[in-house]
Amino acid sequence: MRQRAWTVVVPVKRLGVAKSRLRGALPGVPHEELALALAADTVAAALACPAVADVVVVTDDPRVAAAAGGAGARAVPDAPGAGLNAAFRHGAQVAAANGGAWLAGLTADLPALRPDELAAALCAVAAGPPGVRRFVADAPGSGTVLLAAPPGVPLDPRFGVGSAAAHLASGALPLAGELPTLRRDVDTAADLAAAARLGLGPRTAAAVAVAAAGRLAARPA
Ligand SMILES: Nc1nc2c(ncn2[C@@H]2O[C@H](COP(=O)(O)OP(=O)(O)OP(=O)(O)O)[C@@H](O)[C@H]2O)c(=O)[nH]1
Ligand SMILES: C=C(OP(=O)(O)O)C(=O)O
Repeated sequence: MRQRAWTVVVPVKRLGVAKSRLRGALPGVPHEELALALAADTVAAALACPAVADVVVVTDDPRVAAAAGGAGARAVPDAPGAGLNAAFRHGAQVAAANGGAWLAGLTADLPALRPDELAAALCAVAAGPPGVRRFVADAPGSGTVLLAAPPGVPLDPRFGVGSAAAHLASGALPLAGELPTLRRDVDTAADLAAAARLGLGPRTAAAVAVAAAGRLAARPA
């Protein structure tokens, strides 16, 4: 296996409809800015991961596509427009067409993700049982943040509510290990606070700082 062998597929919804459970979490910060910051920090961590050769961002949002392309990822349209798993499958097809054999799907809501932790997870998959899909469950344990497939094995994504059980039932094996910044997906304001305790990427940290400055300025003297 080459050192930078993995292609990581990251689907991102249009910002206006993305991360709806987070709406209003940062007063004074437009919701789309927060959703963009989460995705940009996730993509930046994937690009900085020493095990990753390519990042494919599947999105119909022009701001996400521009940010991803500017950072060094390949942005492709959200084809066929049939939801998250279809977006993962499309990204996997694009990756395969570009020679990517080791494929991973990553959710775009991991603003604390550290590149070395992603590398540890991907290297553990490569060193583990051959020919098997592996997944990393989110911090609560019911969702999935990463699904990885070795060469010749279809990604076969089953993301959505209860996806950890769905991935397990489909034959994928869970990856053990602490991996706190990888498992920390952000769906709610409480998740964002938990991610902040781990250390946020620069775009999300800046958004949090804007909200904090606004709160301070609004306090009576
Ligand atoms: N390209 C694409 N990405 C999607 C789609 N649905 C979800 N995603 C992305 O998949 C990731 C995980 O999905 P969720 O955590 O459910 O995010 P979400 O749907 O934006 O959030 P909620 O509105 O709060 O459910 C997020 O980063 C989304 O942007 C889709 O139909 N197309
Ligand atoms: C899409 C998923 O994310 P969430 O649970 O964050 O909606 C998932 O866990 O498969």
